[in-house]
Amino acid sequence: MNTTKTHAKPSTPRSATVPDAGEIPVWARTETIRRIVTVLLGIAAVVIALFPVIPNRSAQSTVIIALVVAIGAVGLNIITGYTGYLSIGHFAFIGVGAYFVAILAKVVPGVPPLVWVPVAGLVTALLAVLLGLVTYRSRGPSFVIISIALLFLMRFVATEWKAVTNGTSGITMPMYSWPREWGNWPIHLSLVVLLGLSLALSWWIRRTKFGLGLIAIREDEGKAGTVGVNSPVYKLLAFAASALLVGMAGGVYGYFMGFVDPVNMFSILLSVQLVLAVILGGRGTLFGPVLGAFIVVPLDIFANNTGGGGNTRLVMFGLLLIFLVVLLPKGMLPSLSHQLERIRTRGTAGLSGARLGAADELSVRDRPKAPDPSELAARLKTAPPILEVEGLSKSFGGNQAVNDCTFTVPEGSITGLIGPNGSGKTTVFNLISGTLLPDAGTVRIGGTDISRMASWGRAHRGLGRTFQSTRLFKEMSVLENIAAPLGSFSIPQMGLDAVSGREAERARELLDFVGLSRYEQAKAGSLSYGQQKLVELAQVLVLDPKLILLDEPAGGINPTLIERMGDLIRDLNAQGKTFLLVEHNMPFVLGLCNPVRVLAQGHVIATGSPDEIQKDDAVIDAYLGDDYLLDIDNSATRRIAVEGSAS
Ligand SMILES: Nc1ncnc2c1ncn2[C@@H]1O[C@H](COP(=O)(O)OP(=O)(O)OP(=O)(O)O)[C@@H](O)[C@H]1O
Repeated sequence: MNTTKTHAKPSTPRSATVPDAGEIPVWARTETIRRIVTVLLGIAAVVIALFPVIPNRSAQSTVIIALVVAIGAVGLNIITGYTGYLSIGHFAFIGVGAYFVAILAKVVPGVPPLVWVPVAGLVTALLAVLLGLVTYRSRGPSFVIISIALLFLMRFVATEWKAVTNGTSGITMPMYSWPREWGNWPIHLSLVVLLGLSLALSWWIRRTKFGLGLIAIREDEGKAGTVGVNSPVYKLLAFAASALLVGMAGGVYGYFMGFVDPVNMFSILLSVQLVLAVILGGRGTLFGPVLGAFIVVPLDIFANNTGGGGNTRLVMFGLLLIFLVVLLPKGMLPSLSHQLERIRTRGTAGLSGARLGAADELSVRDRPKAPDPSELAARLKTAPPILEVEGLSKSFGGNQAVNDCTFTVPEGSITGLIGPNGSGKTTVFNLISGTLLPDAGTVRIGGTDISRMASWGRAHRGLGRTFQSTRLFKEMSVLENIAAPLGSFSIPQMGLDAVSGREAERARELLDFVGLSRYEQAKAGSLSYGQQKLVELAQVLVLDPKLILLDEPAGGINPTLIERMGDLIRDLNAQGKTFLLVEHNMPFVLGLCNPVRVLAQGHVIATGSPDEIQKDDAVIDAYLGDDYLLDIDNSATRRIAVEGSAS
């Protein structure tokens, strides 16, 4: 498909002016902030790494526990911040790592316990994969409950499997295997290294296709499937990655504590600290969880030592949670960056005020010549079907939404699917794209039965779709949205850069094609509804699908954009794309589609060219109504009158 340079580059709209660099205070400029952050990070890294030079043992312990919680929070951030699954019982992985090292230290005496730390990480990651398999279908609150259940299950196993864990009496770790004067240095440095590795892993994930897939799952898991993201595998690997270094930190933590027992190693309060650290610092950010950990842990220890112990901690956690929900719902780092953004863009018009461009700017250059209608009709008559829907049925409880629905979409056509509200059009789309599975019937693409295939498998086979209400990944940039779809699945592919090389180039071409190049770095959620519809079209096109399902492409957008959407669809069709289109805007459908299928009560009641459909009694009766005939007659009469007066 050739989408390169088919559009004139739109000029910058008057209202979307970018502020002059001179108007932004020096301290708020991106380069200054970048420098300040680098210096602060450098200082923090040196202070944390060299902290044991301070002889105060209690301060050393606080930093060690903060490091453990920071590693736990960075791990938790992968599954909660990036993937959107809130794992409240994540401290269970610290406990498992600690127990694993303690048991091996007991079984294999003479080997320094820190040697077992990497193995503890691998075992914990394996456990996380098992948890991921168990929770395959759970989302939202049910996943939260399962994650808490894991913590209590682990505590139960540690208590009851006495032969291995010593029950409630716990396991005493051997003494430190290094000279006394080294103090906590080896523990401290091991944790610093593990925190560095955790941050490196988290950074790497965020900049790869793997990370972009996880964010897509967080934003809209159903939609992620339709753009080819194999969410079960992505989630399993995210679980494993989120537990690997946490388990290792647990091994070091257990050795530092000198004693592992079910209550302390599977503590719900410590688990809550991990969650608080992530939320306080900023979900989905790289350094937020570390910042959060270094605030929450000293506060917790302070409350424990100076206040009334457990109760004071509970009150403090409760108050902190309320403070976060009310004042900093996005956490410290995102709120800070939001404030800076406001300062940088003060006095400028937002995207909502930006005009898309005048009609002449939007016109398509070198537009492929539209085929002659009679030639097209003849071609479509002999075209093989790219999509075959046969006997498709789906009910929701007693509501038969789709009932023995059968139709085909000829290759190379723009086929319309119309019908009254609630006639089952969107449900048919969901059944074709795999968002829903049918009760009966088959869906074939290019002759292959895909009725039971997962939605990402269908996307890999060349099926793309848009949604009635746009479903972009709103927290991603526009460019990331277009680069997020995946045309295939492989493990090495997950490690590729999220947006780079040929793919980024192609995403930019498509943005240019829909005329929204200037918004490539804007968050998708900040675009207008109509602009989001165009971005969603570009997102579908990036996989170069054979068949594109468009659900109400003209719904809720202004007349200029409707015209533009029609032009884009015609251009793409002329370049070989096949469309199946649901739409209520009759002039739009009848001017664009041929053939048209009409659905009523989940069943196809008529099929034919736009002319045939408009005259079909069943269609007039079930959908168009007698008023529609009147409208046609009136417009025909008006046309005759106008033509008559002109002649
Ligand atoms: N997830 C669901 N659960 C229960 N009922 C549903 C579900 N999805 C659709 N329905 C029902 O199925 C029927 C068909 O709905 P559908 O959205 O497919 O119709 P439609 O033709 O796309 O309507 P519209 O033109 O208004 O978008 C409706 O009665 C609707 O209430």
